[in-house]
Amino acid sequence: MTNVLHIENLTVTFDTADGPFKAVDGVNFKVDQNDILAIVGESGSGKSVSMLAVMGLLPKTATITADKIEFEGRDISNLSDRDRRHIIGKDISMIFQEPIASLNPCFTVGFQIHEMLRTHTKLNKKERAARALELFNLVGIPDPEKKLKSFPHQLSGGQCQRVMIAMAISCDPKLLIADEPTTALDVTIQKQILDLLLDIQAKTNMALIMITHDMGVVAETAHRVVVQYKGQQMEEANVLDLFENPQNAYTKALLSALPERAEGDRLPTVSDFAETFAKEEASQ
Ligand SMILES: Nc1ncnc2c1ncn2[C@@H]1O[C@H](COP(=O)(O)OP(=O)(O)OP(=O)(O)O)[C@@H](O)[C@H]1O
Repeated sequence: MTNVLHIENLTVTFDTADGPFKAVDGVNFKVDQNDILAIVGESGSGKSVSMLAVMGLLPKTATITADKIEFEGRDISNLSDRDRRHIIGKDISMIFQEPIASLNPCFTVGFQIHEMLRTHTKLNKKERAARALELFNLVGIPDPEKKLKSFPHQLSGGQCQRVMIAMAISCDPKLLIADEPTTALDVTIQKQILDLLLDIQAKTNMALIMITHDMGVVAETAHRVVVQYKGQQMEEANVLDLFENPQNAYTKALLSALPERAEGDRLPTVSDFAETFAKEEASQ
C-alpha cells in the first residue's frame, strides 16, 4: 500500500497581538492510498489549521515546525512556491465548508473549472470542455451543459459543493482533504454529498481526509480516526476500536455527548463528561 501523507510532530504557532498562540501541538499520522482518515474534535481544536499547514495555505503569522511532512515519500515542508503549485491543487486538493464562498462570484463555474484544468493539465480547449462536462456528470449535477454557464449564486449550496468536488477531483488527486464539507448544507443534502465523496473515493482509490466535528460522519465514512483537542492529538485508532473501546478520556467524553445518549430534553455536551473522565484518567 502506497503511503500518501506522513506527518510527524506537526506544530503550528500563530504570532498574535497577545503573543504566540500554539494552535497545533505535536500531531502525527499517516494516510495511505485508499485510506479514509477522519480528523475529529470540537471547534478550535486545530483540525483545519493542521491541514492548511500541509497545503501551505496559512498566513505569514504562522510558524510551522514538523519532524516530517511527506507526500508520497517526498519532503513537502520546504517547497518553493513553484513546486508547491505543481502538487497543491493537483495531487493534493481540498474542499471547504462554505462552497459558495470558495467559488469566485465573478466567473461562471464552467470558466473556473476550465482554469483549473488549464493550470494543471495539458488538455486543449476542446478536451477541457469535454472533461468539464464529464466531471459535472460524475458529481451528479443535473443539466450539466446549462449549469456550466451558471454563476455560483445561481446554484444551490449543494450544487456549489458538487462543483467544488468536481474541481477538486478534476486532476485526479492522490489526496483529497474535505474540511467539514457538509456542515453548511441542509441535512438531506449532507447525506448525498457524503455518499458522493465516498463513491468517488472508492472509484479512484485516492486517500481522503475528512475533517469533522460530527461523530456520525466519522462512523459513516472513516476507516481510521485522529481525535484532536486544543491542538493536541488525543488518540489515533481504527474507527471500530474508537467507538467500542476509546482509550482517551476526551474521546470518551466526545462519544458520551452523542445525542442518542441524551437523557431528558437536554442534549449532553462534552464538558458534562470531560471532568469525570479526566478524574478517572488521573486516578488510574
Ligand atoms: N490566522 C490565525 N491567527 C491566529 N489564530 C488562528 C488563525 N487561524 C486559526 N487560528 C486559531 O487556531 C485555533 C484552531 O483553529 P482551527 O480552524 O484549526 O480549528 P478547527 O478545529 O478546524 O475548528 P472549526 O471547526 O471551528 O474550524 C483556533 O483557536 C483559531 O482561533
